[in-house]
Amino acid sequence: MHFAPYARSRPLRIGLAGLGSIGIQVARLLDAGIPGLELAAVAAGDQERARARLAGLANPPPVGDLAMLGECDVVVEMLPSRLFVDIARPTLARGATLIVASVGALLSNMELIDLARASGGRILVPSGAILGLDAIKAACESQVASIRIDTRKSPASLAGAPHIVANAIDIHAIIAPTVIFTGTADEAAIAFPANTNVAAALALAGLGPARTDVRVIADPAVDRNIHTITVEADSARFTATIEIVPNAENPRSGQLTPRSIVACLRDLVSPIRICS
Ligand SMILES: NC(=O)C1=CN([C@@H]2O[C@H](COP(=O)(O)OP(=O)(O)OC[C@H]3O[C@@H](n4cnc5c(N)ncnc54)[C@H](O)[C@@H]3O)[C@@H](O)[C@H]2O)C=CC1
Ligand SMILES: O=C([O-])CC(=O)C(=O)O
Repeated sequence: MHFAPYARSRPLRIGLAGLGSIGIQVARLLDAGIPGLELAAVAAGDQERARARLAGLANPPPVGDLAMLGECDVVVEMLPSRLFVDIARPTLARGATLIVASVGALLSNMELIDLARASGGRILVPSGAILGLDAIKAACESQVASIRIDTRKSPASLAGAPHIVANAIDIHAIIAPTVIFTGTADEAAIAFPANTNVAAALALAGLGPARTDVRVIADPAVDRNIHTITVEADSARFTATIEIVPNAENPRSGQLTPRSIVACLRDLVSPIRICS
C-alpha cells in the first residue's frame, strides 16, 4: 500500500548520483510523481548522455557532477563501487541522508558510519536485490549460528569481475552450474564488487561481513539473478530465494533494486513504516 506523506512545508529534495541501469529507473519512477519527494538533481559521468536520457521526463532535473548534489536532502548513490566514497563522504559530512546501492563498498569504508554518527547524517541500505533482511534483523535478537547466501548468475553477468580476472577463469567456457567463489561477505565484495552487494546488505543486517558466508555460482542455464539465503538461529530457521529479472542495460543488476530504492524513499516521508 502507498500512504499520503507527512505534511511538510516542501518536498524532500532527492539527488541521484549515477544514471546507469538503476539510476535511470529511479529517475523515471520519481518523475512519475511521488507525493512528498522531488527529483532535484542528477550527477552523471557522461552529462550530455544523461540530459538526453532525461529529456523525456515530465520534469527533467538539472544534470551536473557530484558537487551538484550538495544541496539535496537525500542523495541516492548508484555509482560504480570505486566512486562510492566520492559521494558518500561529502554527503554524510554535511549531515544529509545517503541511500546506498554499492553496499559492498561500504564494507571497506566503515569509518563512514563514524562520520554519520558525528555529523547527524544517516546511511540507509535498501534491500536492493535481496529479501529477508527484516527476518534476519529479528533473528539477530536471538543467537544466530550461521547466515549464508548463494548467488547464482549467468556467466556473462560475472565476466570481468576481479576474481574472474585474477584467477584467469574462462567464464564463457562454463557449461554447467559451477561454484566459482566461496568466502565471506567482505572477501566477496572485493572479488565481485558488482555482483555481491546483496551479501553485504545481508552482512550488515546480520552477523557482520566476516561471519556471513557467500557462494557465487556461475550457471549458464539461468535467465534470472537468483539469491538464496539460509539462516540458522535459536528463534527460527529459514531459507528464502529470490529470482530477479536482470536489467537489459546492465545484466549484473536486476530490476528490483531501483524499486527497492524508491520504496526506501517513500518510507522517508510516510507516516507509517512497515519495517524491513
Ligand atoms: N544493493 C543491491 O542490491 C545492488 C546494487 N548494485 C550496485 O549499484 C551500483 C549501480 O548499479 P548500476 O546502475 O547497475 O551500474 P551502472 O554501471 O549501470 O551505472 C553507474 C553509473 O554511474 C555513472 N558514473 C560514472 N562516473 C560518474 C561520476 N563521476 N559522477 C556521476 N556518475 C558517474 C556511470 O556513467 C553510470 O551511468 C553498482 O555499484 C552496483 O554494483 C547493483 C545491483 C543490486
Ligand atoms: O541484482 C542482483 O542480482 C544483485 C547484484 O548484482 C548485487 O548484489 O550486486
